[in-house]
Amino acid sequence: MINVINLSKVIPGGPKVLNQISFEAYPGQFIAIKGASGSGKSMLLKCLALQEKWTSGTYRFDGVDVLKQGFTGKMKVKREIAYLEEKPQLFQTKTGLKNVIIGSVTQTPAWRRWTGMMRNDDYMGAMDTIEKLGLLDKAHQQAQKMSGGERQRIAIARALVHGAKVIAADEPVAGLDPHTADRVLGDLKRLCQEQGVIVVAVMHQGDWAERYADRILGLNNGELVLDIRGRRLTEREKMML
Ligand SMILES: Nc1ncnc2c1ncn2[C@@H]1O[C@H](COP(=O)(O)OP(=O)(O)OP(=O)(O)O)[C@@H](O)[C@H]1O
Repeated sequence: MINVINLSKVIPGGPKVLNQISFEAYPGQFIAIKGASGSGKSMLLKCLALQEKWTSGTYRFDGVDVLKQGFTGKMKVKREIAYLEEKPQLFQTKTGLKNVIIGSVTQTPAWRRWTGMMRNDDYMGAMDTIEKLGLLDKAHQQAQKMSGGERQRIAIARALVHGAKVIAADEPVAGLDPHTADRVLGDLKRLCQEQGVIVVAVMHQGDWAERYADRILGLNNGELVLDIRGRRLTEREKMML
């Protein structure tokens, strides 16, 4: 479970971009974050994934007081909360399988990234996850030859194989055609339902949030102004974002 209490973020020498944000998230929830450009959506995700420092607030993850942890404790949390960028950073010349096994910069020690060494159980675990995401035919294809949707799903597989319990995804379907976007969001939804993963995704465009999320958090000017569960946004609520 995630518990965010009074998260504020001030850019040093700059503006306050998040102001006293509080919410909790339970295993299996798919949470969408909506808000106008500049409202703080990406910053909120980065703070959740410890990619940005919190200025103030309390962050509990499975009962652990995250901000009070030392370097090793924070690295453990970083492995469990995977941050997915809009355009996932993959090793272009490596295959889907190698990308999944090697992991991302925050999830894997540097020597494993550079040597690309695989153990047999790494291989089996990675192939299982790749199969679950319907990507078996891409396992041996170089990342640079994959479509945007395939790259997103390889990044999701990579996060899961490295122990992610939370996926913080920044506009995971931006730039994808509707069919591919459905595939990516359908995969994320299934991970919530079947494996109890928490997904927190910025989904500003279109009605994706309403179709896939159990809950919509609305940001306006760095403040949490909406927390809607199990229904669509009203026209008035849409106007607030
Ligand atoms: N490093 C930084 N230095 C100064 N201001 C920043 C920095 N990072 C973010 N901001 C500001 O913080 C605010 C929130 O940025 P953020 O990227 O979270 O917005 P967003 O809601 O994700 O926007 P968009 O939908 O356009 O991606 C913006 O006003 C942005 O200019």
